[in-house]
Amino acid sequence: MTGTASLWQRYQDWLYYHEGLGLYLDVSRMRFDDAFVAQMQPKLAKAFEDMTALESGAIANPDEQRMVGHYWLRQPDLAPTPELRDDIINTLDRLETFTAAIHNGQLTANGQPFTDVLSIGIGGSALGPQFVAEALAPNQPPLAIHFVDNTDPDGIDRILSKSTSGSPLRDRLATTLVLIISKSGGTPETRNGMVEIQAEFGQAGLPYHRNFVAITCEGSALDQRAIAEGWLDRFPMFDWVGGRTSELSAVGLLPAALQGIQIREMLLGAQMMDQATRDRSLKTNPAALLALCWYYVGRGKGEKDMVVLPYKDRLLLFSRYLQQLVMESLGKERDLDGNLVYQGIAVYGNKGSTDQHAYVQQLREGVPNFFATLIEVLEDGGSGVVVEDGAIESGDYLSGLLQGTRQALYDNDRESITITVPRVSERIVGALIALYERAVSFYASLVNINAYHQPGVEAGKKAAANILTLQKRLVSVLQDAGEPLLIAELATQVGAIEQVETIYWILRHLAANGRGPVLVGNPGQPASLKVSWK
Ligand SMILES: O=P(O)(O)OC[C@H]1O[C@](O)(CO)[C@@H](O)[C@@H]1O
Repeated sequence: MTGTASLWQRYQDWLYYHEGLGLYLDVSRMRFDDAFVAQMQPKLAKAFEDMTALESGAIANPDEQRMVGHYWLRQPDLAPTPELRDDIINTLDRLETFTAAIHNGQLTANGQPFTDVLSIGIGGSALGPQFVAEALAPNQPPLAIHFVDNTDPDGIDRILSKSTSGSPLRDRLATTLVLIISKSGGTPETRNGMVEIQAEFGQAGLPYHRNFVAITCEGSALDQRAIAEGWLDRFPMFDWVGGRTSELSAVGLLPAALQGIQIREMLLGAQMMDQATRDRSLKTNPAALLALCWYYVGRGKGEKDMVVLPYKDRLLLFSRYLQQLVMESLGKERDLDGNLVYQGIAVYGNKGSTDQHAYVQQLREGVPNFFATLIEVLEDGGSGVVVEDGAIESGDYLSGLLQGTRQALYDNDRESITITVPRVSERIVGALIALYERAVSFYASLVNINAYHQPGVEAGKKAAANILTLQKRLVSVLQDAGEPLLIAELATQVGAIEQVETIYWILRHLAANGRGPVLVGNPGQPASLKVSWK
């Protein structure tokens, strides 16, 4: 067979097609061979076993002694107890009733219909809702959505000040429904966003309680606050759903429903994909195929980065969403037996063909440290304008550029996976989320790690908390100092000379914002600077 003929054959031999979803997965441009597939059989068999145990309620997150139940969200009858099943069903019903009451004007903001949603959350409490809004929000949604996903005061101010719907959001606060989303209910960035927005309501002379809704674990600090202050409503985040797999819980479904997105269709798409990815045969299980490809290409050690390139603007945020799902799940220092393994797969990408004019040059010719995942959407949308030669449309270019990149990469020994979907619909988005959730679960099993905890994130959080405690202490010492001090002298007085550099960074930041400290001297030689209180 010629090279072309054998590739065409390989394409067909390995092509996965999901009939109900119209979704194709092509792994033919990954160069694994039959020997590799045979060698992986025991690991794959274990991954299938692990998945069955996980779905039936085993403690799949041993560190936190938690069940991992995001698969039950779209098929509640699989939940291990009737109580959990009822929690899922009741939450979904309540969420739909709440949304309908907002949409039909039964629930109003002081007599006026709600116009906007402001969603405050970070990480898994933001990335899914943002991805889904970008992919699926109708052009004229019943409520327009905005996101605060950081503790950046300038960022928050821009969201409030930018003109949307003819006026800044700040002028529509009275009719803005504010969702505070935090599984733990204690994430500082989210708390700060909430306090900033409460302050905005205060400045506008508006009570906020009847505009605020909490989505959090029952009993969290946020939940208690919502109860004590009589917020408009509260929806539960379940202990057994991780932040990065929470898009199909109230975290993602409430914001989506408020925008008029068909959430039952998203759930159905996920359920259909879950069903397909329970199949125990590699060739007919798209998540197992993905996980196997990731293992093959990175030699089970994440040696190659995953570049995600959807050729469709609506899917722009998919790679960002996957970044957390994959990297927070798989980026682990130790395996389940305690061995040092430094696992992970780096994920990046935006969209094609746009990225072809940015970094595809390096992909094609530079360091071969990646594999690409191309996503093709068959239906073009738009209005079918002919742009060239009486027959070529913009969508033909998009398709041609995807194929061209796939081919050019392969010709230069760069591997790729291609997912093809008919359109970007609720069902397909649900299915894509479920596909990657399961692929991550399988891969974690193949490399023997806990995909459901994130111990590494805690170190940065603790260090930040220490810095803010130090800031409070040093401000009080500086206020009482009475004379300009060298930074080292101030650090000594605070009793933290070993943290002199941290103290300098805090002072520089406070000085830049006119918050009290004044630094005099040569900024290029920090040790010579004298600091006083203004
Ligand atoms: O929903 P929460 O508890 O505010 O957490 C937000 C995010 O923070 C993390 O815990 C990481 O710090 C993520 O896993 C999570 O999605």
